[in-house]
Amino acid sequence: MEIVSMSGPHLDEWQRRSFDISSGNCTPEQTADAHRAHILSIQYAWASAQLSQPSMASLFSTYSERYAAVLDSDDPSTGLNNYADSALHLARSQRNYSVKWKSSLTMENILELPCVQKMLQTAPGGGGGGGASTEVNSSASVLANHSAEMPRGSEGITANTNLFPQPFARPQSAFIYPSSVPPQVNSGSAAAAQNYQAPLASTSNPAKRKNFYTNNVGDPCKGNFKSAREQFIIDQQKKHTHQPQRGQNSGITTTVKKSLGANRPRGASSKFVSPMPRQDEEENGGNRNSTPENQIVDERLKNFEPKIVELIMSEIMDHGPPVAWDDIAGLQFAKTTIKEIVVWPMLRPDIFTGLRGPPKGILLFGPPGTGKTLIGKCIACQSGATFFSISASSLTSKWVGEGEKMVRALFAIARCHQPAVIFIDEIDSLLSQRTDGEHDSSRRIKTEFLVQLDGAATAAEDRILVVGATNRPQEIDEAARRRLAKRLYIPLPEPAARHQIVTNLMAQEKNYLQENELVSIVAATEGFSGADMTQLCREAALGPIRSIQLCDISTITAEQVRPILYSDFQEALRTVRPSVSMKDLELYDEWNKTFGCGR
Ligand SMILES: Nc1ncnc2c1ncn2[C@@H]1O[C@H](COP(=O)(O)OP(=O)(O)OP(=O)(O)O)[C@@H](O)[C@H]1O
Ligand SMILES: [Mg+2]
Repeated sequence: MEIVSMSGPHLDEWQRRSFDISSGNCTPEQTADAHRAHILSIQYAWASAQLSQPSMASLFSTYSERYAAVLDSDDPSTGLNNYADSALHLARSQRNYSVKWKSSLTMENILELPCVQKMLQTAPGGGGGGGASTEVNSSASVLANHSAEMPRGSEGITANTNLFPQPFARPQSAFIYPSSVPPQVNSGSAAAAQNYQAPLASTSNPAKRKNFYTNNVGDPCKGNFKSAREQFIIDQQKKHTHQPQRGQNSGITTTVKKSLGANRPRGASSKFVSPMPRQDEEENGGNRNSTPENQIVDERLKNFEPKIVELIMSEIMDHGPPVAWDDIAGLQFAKTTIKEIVVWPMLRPDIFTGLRGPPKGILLFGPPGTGKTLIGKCIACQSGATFFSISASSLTSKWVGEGEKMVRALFAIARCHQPAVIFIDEIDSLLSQRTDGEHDSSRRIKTEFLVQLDGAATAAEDRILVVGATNRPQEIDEAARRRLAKRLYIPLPEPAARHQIVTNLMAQEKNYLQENELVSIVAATEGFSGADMTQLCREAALGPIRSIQLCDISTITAEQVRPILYSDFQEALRTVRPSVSMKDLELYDEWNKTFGCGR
């Protein structure tokens, strides 16, 4: 290299830059800058005739190479990696500000690329299978990324689909499965199915998108996308195909539960179900399941508000746990009488006619906790009649002002569902003595009830029995008392009944009670009601638990709990007292002697 003449400052600068570069402390940017400065210096020296042509050529080539090496190196510690950077810009579909750079890929030659050709050949048009969907998707991405013709400002892969309206007709038809041959994406590959549709679904063409959804989504024959819930329902249906579907006529009567729509099928094609009853449903008493058969067609009910009819039908009818006659201890006379009045006439209405006809009303009266309500439940189970259980308070307080309408509707509905039993617990609150200070509405309810009970609104052949229960018989209006013709005293249980109550309850528990101990318990419980006896047994049953150490209570097994002993009853008898006083008993006896129908 021949340096013709180089001024001192230039030489100093050249040396400083060379020293900096070789020191190893420069960043790639500083190294590139130094090389570029060298190149400029060389050009300057040649232009000012300080360098000969061969020297300039030699130096220029040396420093250009070094400069290019820094620019193109993809090692971040030594190079600027600008080539890779541009390439990554493309790969990421970000803006590329290089106006000069042009891809060799064009619309025409892209389809000729070997990779595209290979992809087209292996595309599921020739039978792909489950994995193909992912491949297609990734291929579509490759194509999108190869669309290097992307104009400046185009923002991402999704916009690319619009760039290929016509040229893409062929690949697209290869990507999309014919509607008659849906891809095998069902078995647990909902995500794959979603991926498969993604290029189309994400098209920015609204018409195309609408078309796509209209033709495919929600149609199991055409559409492949299924939400997780829809897929679950399909799986469940497959699993239970041997079971009759709900609503299918299987020949077996099934109970149809009312629902607010929670169990209805949902999805794009299922109908919206409002939780509010519609106008026509309201007219049917709000019953969605009502069919012409189970609609109330009785002429006698057409004057009643459907709301009240529905309330009586759904709320008042009792569906309690079954109670058998044997579950009621003692009370033989009451049980026999009730069977005579309620059960037999229901079974043989032809015999119980005329003078033998059953009374229209029964009153069960007696101290609290003696089994009056229990008898009502037993009638409900054993009589075979339609059983309406209504508490007087529900008539008087729940529907203030509508009480008498309720009473009328109650009897009208009972008439439509004969034989029927209307059980009114705590009837004293409904039919108490009429006083001057009482509220108008309760007076009207009472009057309506007496009218209905009297039979003025009831035909002689109607088989409707009213059973009232009260522990305050003295408060019942005398007109009502007359109408409740059979007044049965339900007394405190006798020794035999108390024995039976304890035996029945202890039969369900582990116990070591001897017969003589049972007799002692019965003797010690004189004056106890049936409810008191039940309470005594509950208290005694807690004895074994109380004897367990506190630290053992969390670990002890049910088998390790000791049996109930006589001592537990002795302990329980210290705390459980009879709930009926002797004075009250005298009043009941007195009233029974005066108005009761017992012997
Ligand atoms: N004769 C009986 N046989 C068996 N259990 C009885 C008997 N009498 C009462 N019991 C028990 O006492 C509980 C309360 O009885 P029930 O509710 O029938 O009393 P009631 O006469 O209706 O009292 P109230 O007048 O206070 O309403 C019953 O659930 C039952 O466990
Ligand atoms: Mg009761």
